[in-house]
Amino acid sequence: MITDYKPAVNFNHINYSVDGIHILKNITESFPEGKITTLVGPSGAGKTTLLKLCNGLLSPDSGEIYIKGKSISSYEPVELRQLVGITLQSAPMINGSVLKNLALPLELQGRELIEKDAKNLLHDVGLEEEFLHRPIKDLSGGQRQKVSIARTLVNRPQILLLDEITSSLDRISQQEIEELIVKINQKYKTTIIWITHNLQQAMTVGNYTWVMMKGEVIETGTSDLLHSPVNEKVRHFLKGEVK
Ligand SMILES: Nc1ncnc2c1ncn2[C@@H]1O[C@H](COP(=O)(O)OP(=O)(O)OP(=O)(O)O)[C@@H](O)[C@H]1O
Repeated sequence: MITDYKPAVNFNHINYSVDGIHILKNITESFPEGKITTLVGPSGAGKTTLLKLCNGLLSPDSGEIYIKGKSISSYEPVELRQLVGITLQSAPMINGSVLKNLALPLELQGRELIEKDAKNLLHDVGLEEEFLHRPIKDLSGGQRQKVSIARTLVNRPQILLLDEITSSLDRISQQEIEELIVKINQKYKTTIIWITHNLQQAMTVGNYTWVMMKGEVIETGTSDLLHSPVNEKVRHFLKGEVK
């Protein structure tokens, strides 16, 4: 169990099921504040489900989730969405310019994105200001993913959830995204929770890691555990014997 740090997200005996299938089983763990924690594990382990519980997209059947010490159910939906941002592998974009896409989260809240702030967001993700007025359809996969991250940053979330954000990108774009997430974590002290199938990436970018299998958190600790896990099932998984 990770206990050295103040928790940003705390799960207390969380269970979640769909149609009688027990997907998350009695999860009691914390994501440390201001750190990068990666979630690794075989396909179907429950990683995405766990992430969706952190921003209220799903609710547990039983147990309690605390975000920054407060029960998740005590947050207003808008407040929670601002506090906890999520970026997906292929986030949907609307037709039109980068600016139009960046402005979307605020427009949905009846607010406006001023151009100076939009330029700052582009700067945070390593894109030149000139990208602001480019049509989204003309962007490369890596550039599009950077815009998607910038759009999540519009609300300046204190907790950022990332689901497989580099899996469809080439090596260079993948590395750029890794660097920019680490930079965001350091600059804004954002808590990052990052699902990845890339174990090398988990070791490089993460301070901590959770290994999940069949709805359970099997082993947690600093990312070094991926070099020398204690649990035998985790050793099999890391050797590629469990997909
Ligand atoms: N709405 C749903 N209805 C039925 N089954 C679901 C639903 N959502 C998730 N599951 C099942 O729950 C299990 C966990 O899914 P989840 O997507 O959380 O796993 P994951 O670890 O993120 O997998 P992957 O690495 O492949 O994305 C899977 O067996 C999945 O089929």
